[in-house]
Amino acid sequence: MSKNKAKIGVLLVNLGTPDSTATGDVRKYLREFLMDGRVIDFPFIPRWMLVNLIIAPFRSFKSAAEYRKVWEERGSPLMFHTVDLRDKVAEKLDKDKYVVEMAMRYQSPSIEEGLKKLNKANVRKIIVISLFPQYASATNGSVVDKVMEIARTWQIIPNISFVNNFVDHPLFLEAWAELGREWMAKQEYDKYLFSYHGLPARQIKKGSVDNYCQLSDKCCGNYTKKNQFCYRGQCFYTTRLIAEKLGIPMEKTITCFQSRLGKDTWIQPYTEDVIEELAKDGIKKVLVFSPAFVADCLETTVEVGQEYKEEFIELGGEQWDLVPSLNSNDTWVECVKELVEENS
Ligand SMILES: C=CC1=C(C)c2cc3[nH]c(cc4nc(cc5[nH]c(cc1n2)c(C)c5CCC(=O)O)C(CCC(=O)O)=C4C)c(C)c3C=C
Ligand SMILES: [Fe+2]
Ligand SMILES: [Fe+2]
Repeated sequence: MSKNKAKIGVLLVNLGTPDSTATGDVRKYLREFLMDGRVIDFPFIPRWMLVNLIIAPFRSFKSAAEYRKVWEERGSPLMFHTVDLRDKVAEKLDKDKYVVEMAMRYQSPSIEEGLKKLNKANVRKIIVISLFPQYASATNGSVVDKVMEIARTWQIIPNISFVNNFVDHPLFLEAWAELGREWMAKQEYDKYLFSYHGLPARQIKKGSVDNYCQLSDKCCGNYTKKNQFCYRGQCFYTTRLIAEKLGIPMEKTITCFQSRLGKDTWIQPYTEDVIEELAKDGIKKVLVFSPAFVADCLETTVEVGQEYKEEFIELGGEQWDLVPSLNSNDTWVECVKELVEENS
């Protein structure tokens, strides 16, 4: 590689988190996040009313209290794990060839700041990796949208490439399998639950080519070229691939969806309902994976690791173990390095 050739810029983008656990900061974060038309996909006026008159004013107190439960000395786990990931990936890549930055889709550091840094480094190409393994319009789609909104104001737009999803990247799967094996070496579980972030069902239907997706096991249960971008299909596929790596029979796995917001129908089965059914069926020991997230955050640590656990134990379950997220696990770092090199 010639040292005279301009470098390639890499932008790792995660969701975003409040600047602090103060209610005002949480409200500001929720407003920016939920006013994104790809997250709450309503027309502007009803979305503005829902977010600014209902969700942000009321939810910010509850959310701030939840954020206090995960906040550490280094701040929000989602933030510091993403910083650690960026540092480790930068360390692994050839420094003469790459410059690596991280950004958050909402709040800070913003995508605009990240892109500015890459521009200042005079990069010849930008590779954007949204740190969401399964494609959703609300996440990966929104990152593409934001990057293009900024880039279209530039005089010179370098080559920009986006990683759409990485559900079947062998190192992504291996990283989860490594973490799962640590728990499975200690004991046997009755069931293996894969709990993914939920989405309003209509968002899946909107993205379905020729109305293929009926949100049934028949379509989402088979990942084919017809539903290649179906979030629900990609989640079932992720479960299958991780289970295969770990030698878990499919009948011992359950794929479900958490974090429903509001009264609309979201993709199912809902994790809360599955927990009730497991308890009713006398299931005692459950190992839980949350592979829609690559860093521990509110959704994994509090929602799955604490709230769902309490619910399961209250209903008669005995053990509910949450596999920690990929964070800055070495195999995951290697996966991101490969994603960069494959797209260079
Ligand atoms: C309509 C609302 C929401 C959609 C759609 C949605 C999709 C979605 N989100 C993630 C990843 C994360 N979400 C996180 C927090 C979070 N998500 C929503 C709402 C929607 N998400 C809210 C209101 C919140 C804030 C917390 C709360 O008040 O409950 C996080 C955690 C951030 C952190 O700082 O810890 C992540 C990560 C995905 C992958 C996704 C679609 C597939
Ligand atoms: Fe979310
Ligand atoms: Fe489907």
